[in-house]
Amino acid sequence: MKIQLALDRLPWNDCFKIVHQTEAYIDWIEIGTGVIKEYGMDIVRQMKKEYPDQLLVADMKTCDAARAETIQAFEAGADVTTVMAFAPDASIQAVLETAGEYGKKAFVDLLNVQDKQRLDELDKFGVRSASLHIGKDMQRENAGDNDYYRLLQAFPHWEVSAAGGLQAETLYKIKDARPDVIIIGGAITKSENPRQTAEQIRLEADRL
Ligand SMILES: O=C(CO)[C@H](O)[C@H](O)COP(=O)(O)O
Repeated sequence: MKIQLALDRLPWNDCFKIVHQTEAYIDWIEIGTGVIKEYGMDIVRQMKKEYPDQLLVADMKTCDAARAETIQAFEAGADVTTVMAFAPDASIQAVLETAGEYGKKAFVDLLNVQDKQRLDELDKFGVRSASLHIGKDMQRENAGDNDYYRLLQAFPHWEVSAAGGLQAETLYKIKDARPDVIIIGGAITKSENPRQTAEQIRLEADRL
């Protein structure tokens, strides 16, 4: 199981400092949406420059102007971009097509989408990578039960990532999601000791 470190709501220097502290325990680096809104593609470019061998995710959360945004992310050095499952079909298809042209990958973010019909449509469009995502605002309502994590069991050919307030102690909850990737943000980035927390999460993830 891979660990994707999500860099959200952090100043520029802290993003690089935390990656430096935790790189031994993480597999993928994500530049979070808020950080992209603050610093644009410059931080994606700089992260790729400093960590050329690490897979880099730009969490673009695209829902319109999809081809342009996807090209922006890939040209800046991202290996993976994200598109929202609730986006218009044309946007999802544009992201997938553009990713195909670049030989790169797009994850569909399932934030607030649990409808089997939509998942079937995404499958028909050729979606093969998706994120089960309990958003920051939803986390306050304690969202995310086993049914949510079982949502993708009908799509065993999809690569799955899981995100949303995950911590070392709560990783067991996502077992049913059979995730290939766990996305961890605040648990590491807000920790007093990001390196130690990343190591703990690595140990727990390897036990799942
Ligand atoms: O996509 C995101 C927010 O929209 C986050 O990257 C994801 O939820 C992981 O962060 P955290 O572990 O802090 O919830």
